[in-house]
Amino acid sequence: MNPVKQLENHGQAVWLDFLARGFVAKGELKKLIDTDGVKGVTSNPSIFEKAIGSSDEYDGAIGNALKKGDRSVADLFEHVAVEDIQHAADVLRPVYDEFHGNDGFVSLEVSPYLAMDTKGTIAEAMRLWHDVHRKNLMVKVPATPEGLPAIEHLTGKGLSINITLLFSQQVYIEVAKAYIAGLEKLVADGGDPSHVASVASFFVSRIDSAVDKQLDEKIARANDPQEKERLAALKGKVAIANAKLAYQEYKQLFSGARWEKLAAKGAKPQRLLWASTGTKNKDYSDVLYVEELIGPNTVNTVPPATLDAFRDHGKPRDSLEENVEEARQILAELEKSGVSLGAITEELVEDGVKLFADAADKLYGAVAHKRATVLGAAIGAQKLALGSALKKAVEKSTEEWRAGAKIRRLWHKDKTVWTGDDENKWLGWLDSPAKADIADYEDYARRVKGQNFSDAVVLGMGGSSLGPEVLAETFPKKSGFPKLHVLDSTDPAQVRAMEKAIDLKKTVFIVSSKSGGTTEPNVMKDYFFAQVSKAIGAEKAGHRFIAVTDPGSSLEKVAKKQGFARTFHGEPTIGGRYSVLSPFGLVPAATAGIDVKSLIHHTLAMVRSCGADVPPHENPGVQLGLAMGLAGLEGRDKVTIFSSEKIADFGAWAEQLIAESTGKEGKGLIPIDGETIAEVSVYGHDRFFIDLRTEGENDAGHDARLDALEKAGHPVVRIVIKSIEHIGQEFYRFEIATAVAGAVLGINPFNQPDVEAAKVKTRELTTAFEKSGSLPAEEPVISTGEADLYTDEANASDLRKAGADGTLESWLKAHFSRVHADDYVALLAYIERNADHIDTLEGARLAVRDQRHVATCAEFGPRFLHSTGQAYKGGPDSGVFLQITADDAKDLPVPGQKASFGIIKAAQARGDFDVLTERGRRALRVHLKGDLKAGLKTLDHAIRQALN
Ligand SMILES: O=P(O)(O)OC[C@H]1O[C@](O)(CO)[C@@H](O)[C@@H]1O
Ligand SMILES: O=C[C@H](O)[C@H](O)COP(=O)(O)O
Repeated sequence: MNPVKQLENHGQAVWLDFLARGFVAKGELKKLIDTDGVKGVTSNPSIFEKAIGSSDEYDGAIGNALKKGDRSVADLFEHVAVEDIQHAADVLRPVYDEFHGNDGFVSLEVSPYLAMDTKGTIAEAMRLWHDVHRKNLMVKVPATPEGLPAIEHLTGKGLSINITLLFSQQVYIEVAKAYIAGLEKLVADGGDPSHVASVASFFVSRIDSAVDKQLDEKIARANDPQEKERLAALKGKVAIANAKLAYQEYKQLFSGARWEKLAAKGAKPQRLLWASTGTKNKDYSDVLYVEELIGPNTVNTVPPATLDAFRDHGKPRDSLEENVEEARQILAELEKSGVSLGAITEELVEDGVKLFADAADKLYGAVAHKRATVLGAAIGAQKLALGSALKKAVEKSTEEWRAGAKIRRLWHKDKTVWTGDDENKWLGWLDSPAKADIADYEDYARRVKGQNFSDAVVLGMGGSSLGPEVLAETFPKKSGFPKLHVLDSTDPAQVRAMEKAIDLKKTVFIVSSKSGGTTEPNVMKDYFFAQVSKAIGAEKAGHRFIAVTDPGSSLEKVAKKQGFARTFHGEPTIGGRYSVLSPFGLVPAATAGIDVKSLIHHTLAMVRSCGADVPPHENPGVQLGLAMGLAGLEGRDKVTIFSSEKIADFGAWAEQLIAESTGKEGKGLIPIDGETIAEVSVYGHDRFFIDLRTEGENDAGHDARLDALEKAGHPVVRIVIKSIEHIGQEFYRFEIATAVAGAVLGINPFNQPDVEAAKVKTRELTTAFEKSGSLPAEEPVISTGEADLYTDEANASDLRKAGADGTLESWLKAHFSRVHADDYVALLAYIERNADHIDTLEGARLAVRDQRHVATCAEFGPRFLHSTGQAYKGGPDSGVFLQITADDAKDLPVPGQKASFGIIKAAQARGDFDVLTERGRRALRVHLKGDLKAGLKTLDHAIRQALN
């Protein structure tokens, strides 16, 4: 008779430690049931990894699952795993019936990531039980300290549990007691224990591997040949001895009054199941862990090779209760030799969790890859060309992130991923897209449409304006909806220009401020509220205003008082620059008729791609973040963004995210947005390039330059978005990447400590103005016909030493002479941000770049204060700043206060400048006098001269 089948006669059930889709589908499991009397199947993360991860057998199933809609990687895995388990369970169902629920089980393990999480294990086990929906399912739960209460709880709920990763007799006793306690609870709750089965998977071969290793080390060190022999005699014996003694415990545990009471109600003893019974050491018999552990009421789950071997040459006998005394002696001898089985078994549990987690990482990585392949262009493609050194650093860090479970910890809001400060309180953006109330946005959009608005203006700064600006610039105007504008300035000319561009009587204003306390949106609101009141009557003005603000803010109160049409609440655990996929971006989107449902739908694909369940090597957000962060550490800290025409404004949003998040404590990344691409020769070795475009936006000249940069050894990331409708994916990818880069740089990416300093200075100045009617006097270092120049003593003295004298040009020349390799030059202009001025600034910055071969920034104040301003003051001391202010041709009063827009802007510029100089930054301010157009021309000319 087939030796495997004979095990039945010894009271032992053989289960198969293997599962794969084709194996079940082709009838091979059925064949083993028929020929070998196989009575069950066990799976684990390694088994699924081999089945799914290392073959294309599941590609079709994954493709089919995705046809019904995108899913997370964990969901996708679970979906195919559940199908496999169901198929196997159905094949084994006749066995289950024949043996009255004592056999015929298929085991599915809860995620190894939850091994230290009781609640998570319980929730997942319940879900799997529900999803598989088969009586002959056993859910595998590890015998960790956190697993034990889950075992009791789940048994109490009537689930059949297979306890895995069990190595020690002591823990086994606890496991058996947890099962018994669980059954008692079930009975107390009126449940029927006869439907519950359980096995305690006692691992065998892994113990020998670990013990033998320590014995070998001792043998090598021992001098006495007898000692060597004594130690050698223990090799390959300990695992079996340990298991035999566990069986003796089993007999005790499942007898006696307490147990009999349950047995009388139909409860089944929890059988010991010998697991890990494939021989690992080639010197040992390939059927060792079957032959030596045969006894009644036990199970042995064997891998296919062991099953084949036993069928071929196994010799069944009642071995389990042979030489029990000898087993005790073996363990005593082992202790005497100084090898602690207790310590080894403890370590094996930890290693076991880690091994299964490693397998799950590989498995999830493979599923993530298959998902990305099926979805194709529906997820923005990302290609990293990093050069060999950075590539290696990223690979190393990727492995550290994987082994340290950092992406899962990030998603679980573990602040120790960063500095352990308060990062956990600022991660609401992770799930803000998933939480978006689409129905409400759609309802709101319908209402907006009904009102025949011509324009919608967002009044906000930084995180409250830049996201909406990207949407306004990227999406064409939707018919029936107002045209979306963004105003983020205190420049009187710019405020006026906005007023001119809209039809006041037909405009809806969105006042956006998380804190509600930011100066600019408040004064902009005061101004436009007064203008609208004039235009349509004070009592109706409120109807034209909407507030987006965090709950309880001062803005919310004002909105209520002034009768705003609606207040949308932001989420207080989201900082401004991470808020675009929350009401701060979505309300303006809905107002402009942008399809929020589709925007979020596409975004969620990226959320899934960057999920906790997508290991770092397949996770696009993590990969980009690691590359950015590590490049920064290597001195490539100028993140240079090229955005194609259709998404040209994306960089303005990314700038704030990157600069305000990372630029602090003297560290950080300096985003460079808006520089056109140039020849390799103009770039230093401090660049990290990101090229972003939508599909089909190809430009041969641009691409040739980009390729040349890559060839020259610059890191280049290429991102191709399917269409503008997919822009949300990039917001999300960059948010994850920035959070990851922040972790690499060792800073808190969610605070902005240095922005506050400039606000304090500005407040001091405006308070002084309110009191005295003028800003405190200031003394220029020189005054020419066209401009006054200002700076602090230290800068002035340095500049004079460098040749600054009586002309604007000489000061500029001296200032630029302080620019060295790897520095950046930032032009910070507190003037109207219009096409002409943008052109002038761009021209000047490119001249600086091309002459000095340094990175350049061209920014408008006060908007950059709420964006890159943080990094300029708090980031690395590599910036050389040229602040540009000018006389306002025509100021504009702010209703209800003394300080006009012009005064506020001037105070902001001075506050900003004071902080820069206080921090010892290289800064010079040019104040243009008289006509701005002429002044800018003069300045532009002087800059070019100074560079020569
Ligand atoms: O939405 P709020 O609170 O008005 O803040 C606007 C912007 O100001 C900052 O706090 C910087 O001052 C940014 O982080 C933020 O996006
Ligand atoms: O339930 C089965 C166990 O997961 C399996 O037997 C472990 O075996 P291994 O030690 O060969 O990985």
